[in-house]
Amino acid sequence: MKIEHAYTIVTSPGRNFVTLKIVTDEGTYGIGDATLNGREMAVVAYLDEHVIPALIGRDPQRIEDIWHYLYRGAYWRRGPVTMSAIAAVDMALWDIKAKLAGMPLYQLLGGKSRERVMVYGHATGRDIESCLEEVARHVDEGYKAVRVQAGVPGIASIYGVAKKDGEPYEPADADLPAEHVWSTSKYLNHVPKLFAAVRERFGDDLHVLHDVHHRLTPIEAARLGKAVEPYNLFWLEDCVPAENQEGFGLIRQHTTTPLAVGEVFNSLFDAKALIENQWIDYIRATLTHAGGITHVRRLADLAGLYHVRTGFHGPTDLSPVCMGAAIHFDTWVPNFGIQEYMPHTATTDEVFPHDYRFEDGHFIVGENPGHGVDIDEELAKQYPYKRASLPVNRLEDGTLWHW
Ligand SMILES: O=C(O)C(=O)C[C@H](O)[C@H](O)CO
Ligand SMILES: [Mg+2]
Repeated sequence: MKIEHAYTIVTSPGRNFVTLKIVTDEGTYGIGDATLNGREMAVVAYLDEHVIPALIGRDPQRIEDIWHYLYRGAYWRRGPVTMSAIAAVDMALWDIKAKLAGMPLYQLLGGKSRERVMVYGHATGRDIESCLEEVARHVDEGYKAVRVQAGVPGIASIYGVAKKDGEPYEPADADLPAEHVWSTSKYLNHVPKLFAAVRERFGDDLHVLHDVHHRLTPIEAARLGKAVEPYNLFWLEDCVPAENQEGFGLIRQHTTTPLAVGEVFNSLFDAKALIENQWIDYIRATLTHAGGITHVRRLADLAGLYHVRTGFHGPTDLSPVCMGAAIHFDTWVPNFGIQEYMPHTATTDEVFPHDYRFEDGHFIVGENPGHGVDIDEELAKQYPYKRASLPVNRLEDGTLWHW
C-alpha cells in the first residue's frame, strides 16, 4: 500500500482550521488536524513544501518510521510549526490504520480504560456575579468540572473573559495582535475572592479549575497557589511560563494546589524535568501541537511513572479532528485526568462531522473505524481563510509581558 496523494485544506467556519488529508492508492483516507492558532499558514507552508512531497509513495502503515523520518530526518527538530505538521501526518496515518483494521482508534491503542471521559467547560464573566451565573449554567448542563475566569476590576480586558457576557470567548479576535494591559497585583488580589464566591454558592463537590495563562513569576504563583488552597482547585494552569522548568520546583515547595502546564509544549523534552521531578500534576500537551499520537503516547507513559495525569488542551482553536482523536486517546490512556472542552460552533461541527458526543459532563467515544471525524470539503470551501492574531500583553508601564 502506498500514499498516493495528500493535501492541506484551510477553512474558516467562524475561525481558521488546517486539515491534512492523506489518501492511499487503495482509496482509504485519513485526516489530521494541523491548526496552530494565529500561525495557520506557516504550518500549511511546511506541509505543502516540505512534508507532503516526501510522503508520496511511502507505506502509510509504517507510522513509526514515517514519524522518525519527519522528526529526525528533518535535521531541524521540534518547534510548534514542525510538530503540528508531523502531528497532522501522524493523526491521519492512525486514522487510516484504524480504518484498515475496521476498529475505532481506541481499540488499536489498547482498548478502553474507562467508559467515558470527564471534561471541563469554561465559565467566564465580566465580574464575579456574571461568572457565577455561567458556572450555574454549566452545572445545569451536566458539567462536573468548570474552569472559572472572571474580569478583574481595573483591568480592561483579560485572558479567558468574553467581551460581552454570554458570548463565546475567542482570543484570536483581530487581524493584527490587539494590545492588552496587565496588572499582576490587581489580579492576585482578586482571584481568591472569585473562588471564595464559587465555593460559597456551589459547595464542595464541583471540580473547579483556573488558567493563569503564563502571567506570574514563580514566587507570585506560589502565593496564588497558597491563597486558593482553601477552595480546593482541581488545578491551577500555566501559572508561569514554563521555559524555566525549575520555577515549578519553587512553586511546589510552597503550595499543595495541583499544577497543570503544557498546552504550548510541542515535545516530551519540554516536560521531562517537570515530570521527573514531580513538579506538576497534569500535563496538557495535546495531539496537534505535540507531534501526534505517536509522540504524546510516549509523553503520557513517562508522566504515568511519576503520578502525572493527562489534561489535554481542548480549545476551539483545535479542530474537531484533534478533539475526536484526543477522545480516543483519553478513553485508552491509563493515567487520564480530564479533557478540556470548549464547544465548537454549529457551522464548525457541520464542516467536521463526528461521532463523539457530550453527555452528562463527559465525552463518549464513537465506534466508527478510525478517529471518527471527517471533513465536508465542499462545505469547507465556503469559508475562506481570514487572518486572525492572538493578543499581546503589556504591563501598565508599557513593558511587553506574557499573554
Ligand atoms: O484553553 C486554554 O487553556 C487556553 O489557554 C487557550 C489558549 O489561549 C488558546 O488555545 C491559544 O490559541
Ligand atoms: Mg490554557
